[in-house]
Amino acid sequence: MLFNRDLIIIVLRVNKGEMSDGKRSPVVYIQRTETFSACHRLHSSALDADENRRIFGKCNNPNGHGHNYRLEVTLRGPVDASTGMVMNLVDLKNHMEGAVLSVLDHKNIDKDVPYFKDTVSTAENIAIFIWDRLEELIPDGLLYEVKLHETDKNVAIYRGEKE
Ligand SMILES: Nc1nc2c(c(=O)[nH]1)N=C([C@H](O)[C@H](O)COP(=O)(O)OP(=O)(O)OP(=O)(O)O)CN2
Ligand SMILES: [Zn+2]
Repeated sequence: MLFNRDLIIIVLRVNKGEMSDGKRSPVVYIQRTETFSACHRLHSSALDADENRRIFGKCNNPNGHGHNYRLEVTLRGPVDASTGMVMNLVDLKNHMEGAVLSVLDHKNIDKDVPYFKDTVSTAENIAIFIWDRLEELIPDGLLYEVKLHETDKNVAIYRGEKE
């Protein structure tokens, strides 16, 4: 016996990813890249001075240091049959500028961004910060990946996963 709740779930499953003629929509990944410059210091208020020096080494230097960060944001979703888009990349650009670049570019991350007052400004934590801000603005679960290059050699990738 089917209850109303079961029927709703079945309808959602049939319709998701389906075009009006019953064919399934192709799923495409789209990406926008931006760069920003910022300085920071790796320091944890949960650790004492010796532990901070031992763990973070030269990156714990009180004078801080800077990076030219490269940010790649990827969306994943069905291509709308009428617009030909997963989402307008101009909208993604505006979201990245408004929610990320205006907050981080040419800033001292630890001092200028309240989120990092007690959160270590590693590439991992900056990627999570960026994800959380963009997720509020990007509709329908389209946000797929935030990839933050701290240097040419060091990269953090976040897909919103938790464990
Ligand atoms: N897991 C993480 N480890 C480190 C991070 C980080 O964000 N996550 N960050 C740093 C520092 O910020 C530092 O800027 C990078 O250190 P390093 O790789 O030593 O950078 P260099 O440019 O000096 O690297 P070279 O290979 O010597 O050119 C450290 N760890
Ligand atoms: Zn650094």
